Amino acid sequence: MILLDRVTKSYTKTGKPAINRVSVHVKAGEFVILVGTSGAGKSTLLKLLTREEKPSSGKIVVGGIDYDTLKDKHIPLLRRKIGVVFQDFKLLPNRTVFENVAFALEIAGMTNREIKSTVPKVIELVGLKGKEKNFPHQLSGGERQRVAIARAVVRQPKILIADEPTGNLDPKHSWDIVRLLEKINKYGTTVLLTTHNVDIVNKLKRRVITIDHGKITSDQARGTYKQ
Ligand SMILES: Nc1ncnc2c1ncn2[C@@H]1O[C@H](COP(=O)(O)OP(=O)(O)OP(=O)(O)O)[C@@H](O)[C@H]1O
Repeated sequence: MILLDRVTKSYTKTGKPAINRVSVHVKAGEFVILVGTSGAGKSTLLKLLTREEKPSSGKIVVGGIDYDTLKDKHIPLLRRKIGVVFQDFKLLPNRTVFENVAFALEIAGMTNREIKSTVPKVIELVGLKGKEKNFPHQLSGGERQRVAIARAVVRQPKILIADEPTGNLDPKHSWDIVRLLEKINKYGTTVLLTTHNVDIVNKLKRRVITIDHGKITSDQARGTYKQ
């Protein structure tokens, strides 16, 4: 599903690369946690996958798409395969829960009819039934992150990237979000999670990839994390 072969990303010509000859393979349906100290290169790695950044060298293939031959006009097609959620939710403040989720479908050119049948199902999946008409400021942090997740998965991506999704949440809401990611993974979506939360990493017992100074320093099935 995700293949990186000796990928290097340097933001500057002289400085150390943010990602340095990283090779990794993630199979379809895996749940992978990326850990590493601040500045280790996790976000850069994720940005290479979403094509926000281009590698300086090396090969990237995601869902059968080889980035070497990927034309700019096909990037929307790639982004359809990858849903993304962030620490700060990035919701539209003047739109309701329903509208925030629907927006992802509107820009994809779906009809109103399709939107009306699809959005409620996803809102139910993330546990927000009854909150459709709330605006983001009328929700808790955990609920806002659920909206962001609903929006990320409404087009049924093959991969869900969650970049520090619990960074702004208390432990209870953090675990609710992690359980929701596990549920989405169970339905078949490959999940890539970055987190600094030791408790979450150590209790989940999933594959853990550690990045340090742009390199993978460990890759363990049922891994653990010490900060
Ligand atoms: N747009 C950019 N231009 C120049 N340097 C950058 C840019 N983005 C990141 N870097 C540098 O690349 C390195 C890796 O940063 P990155 O954001 O990938 O780390 P991270 O592991 O995600 O950190 P955090 O846990 O704090 O989010 C850092 O040294 C950072 O300063």
